[in-house]
Amino acid sequence: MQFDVTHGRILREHFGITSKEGQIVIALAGNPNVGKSTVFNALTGLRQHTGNWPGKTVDHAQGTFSYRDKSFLLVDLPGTYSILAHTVEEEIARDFICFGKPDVTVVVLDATSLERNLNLALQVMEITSQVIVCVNLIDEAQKKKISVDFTGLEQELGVPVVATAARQGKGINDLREKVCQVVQGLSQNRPRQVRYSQEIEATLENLLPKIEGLGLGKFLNPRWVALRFLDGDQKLIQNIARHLELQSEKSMIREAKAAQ
Ligand SMILES: Nc1nc2c(ncn2[C@@H]2O[C@H](COP(=O)(O)OP(=O)(O)OP(=O)(O)O)[C@@H](O)[C@H]2O)c(=O)[nH]1
Ligand SMILES: [Mg+2]
Repeated sequence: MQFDVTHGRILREHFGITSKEGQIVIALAGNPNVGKSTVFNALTGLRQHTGNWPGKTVDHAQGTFSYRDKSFLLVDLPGTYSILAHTVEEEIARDFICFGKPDVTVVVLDATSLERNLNLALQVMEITSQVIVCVNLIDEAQKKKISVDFTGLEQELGVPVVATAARQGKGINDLREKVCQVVQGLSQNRPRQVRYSQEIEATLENLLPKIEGLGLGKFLNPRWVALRFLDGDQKLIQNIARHLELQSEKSMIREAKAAQ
């Protein structure tokens, strides 16, 4: 993402995150206890800052690292089983992925309970295509004689999959490489989209042109917004309105600059 005043402002005012010009923003999502903070520490070392999300009593950590002459800002999201915003943690994680506009979202999964963990990955993949799946705890899986078909998983999901044992630092460099590939557009991400019942899909088909007409598609996936409208997700509708205001302010800044 290109750094601009408004993006920096959204990160700072809405998420308490201070970014520098040119920094690539990575969000780390995952179920509780899958090793997100361990992956975070392995990537950033001690270059991190902790606190709370603005106005919330939920832990917040941001850290930086450099790789291949690029500067990265890593944001550790709260551990959640879903991002349907039923809890404050889920709302924080979802809003950051939607409105904080990270360049990449890394979803950390527990290799010993992939099926349950994949639910969150599929939800994130409905919002953005800029996703990397990090299958962590592969050492634990090996101990339990669980083998994971990483190539098959990558093909099925349509996004890069990296195997890590973060506590031992295994696979962390591979993760850095994949992040670089995704931000440089070198990865052909085609995230698999969940198909719902015929009834829901038919309603979505009717709703989609209306949502596309709102012009939200520029910064949110219309299919995902349509699904949330079907859920009657009032909070998201409020948040979209709030962020749309900032977006229109952003185009005003652009127009003012162009007129100079
Ligand atoms: N064996 C093994 N243990 C790991 C690995 N990664 C993390 N752990 C351990 O798993 C536990 C949980 O790790 P955290 O990094 O705190 O997990 P988290 O996802 O940040 O947890 P929450 O923030 O509470 O959701 C810790 O005891 C870690 O040392 C790994 O790859 N292998
Ligand atoms: Mg953690």
